[in-house]
Amino acid sequence: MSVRAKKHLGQHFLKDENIAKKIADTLSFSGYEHVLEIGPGMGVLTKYLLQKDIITHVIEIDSESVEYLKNEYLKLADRIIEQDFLKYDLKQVFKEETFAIIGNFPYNISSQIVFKVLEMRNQIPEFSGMFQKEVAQRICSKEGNKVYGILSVLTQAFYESSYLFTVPPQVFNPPPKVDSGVLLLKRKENFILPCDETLFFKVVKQAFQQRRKTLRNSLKTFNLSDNLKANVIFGKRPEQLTVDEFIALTQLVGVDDLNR
Ligand SMILES: C[S@@+](CC[C@H](N)C(=O)[O-])C[C@H]1O[C@@H](n2cnc3c(N)ncnc32)[C@H](O)[C@@H]1O
Repeated sequence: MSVRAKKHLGQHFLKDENIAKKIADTLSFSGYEHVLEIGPGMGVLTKYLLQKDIITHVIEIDSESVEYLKNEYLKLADRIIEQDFLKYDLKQVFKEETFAIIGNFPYNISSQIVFKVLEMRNQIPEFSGMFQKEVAQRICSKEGNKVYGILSVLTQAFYESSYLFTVPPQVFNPPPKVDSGVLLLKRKENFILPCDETLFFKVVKQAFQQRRKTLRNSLKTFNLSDNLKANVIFGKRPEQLTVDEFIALTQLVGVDDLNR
């Protein structure tokens, strides 16, 4: 018995056991007791997680995959969450506990997965897995790079991000049209930003909405400080700013007009 791949769920099953093991080995499995795998499918990665000294949970939207997993991995049966990762409140399972996240992620929702991890960063010290190569590169890219954007800045503000390796299409069934890339995010020791964090998210998102414009133009709706340091930063375009400069920028803007 095997699961029929469904395109709308981004199902591309990994056939290569060595790569599955290599992905499972990217996490340190230390400093937390639980790991959550998103989208286990037929469990190619799950079986290596089950060999680790960690409590493995999986969340899978596809009932056919869930049936398969229940039959194949009896040890896992109580920790299969049949839900949409994006909609499910993970506090129901983890409460205030910390946990790592891993997966060969469905590409159609990969950015949303990262945003949800960022929202729950207090509980997620490590995150690793496979994305479409370009998305993995974007998350890890630095200022000045043409793919540097919202995902890069927000992720790197809280996590050390490393692009680990590239995976070619032919190791999947069915093969996707593009290469894949595996990355690792390790939460920074001090991940509390020295600025208003809600405002930081807003500033970064608004700055990149018009990436060709200077920040003075794209952040017009905010109450901008007027001093030398501010004027230097406001004269730049968002893709030129380091993560630390975005934090400094957030310290220099007031509440936006919409919130006054
Ligand atoms: C790229 S496949 C990977 C499957 C398996 N881990 C592997 O490596 O062969 C992505 C998996 O994510 C599941 N999935 C898609 N959308 C999901 C969602 N919103 N929540 C949870 N799982 C989802 C799919 O059903 C599929 O099993």
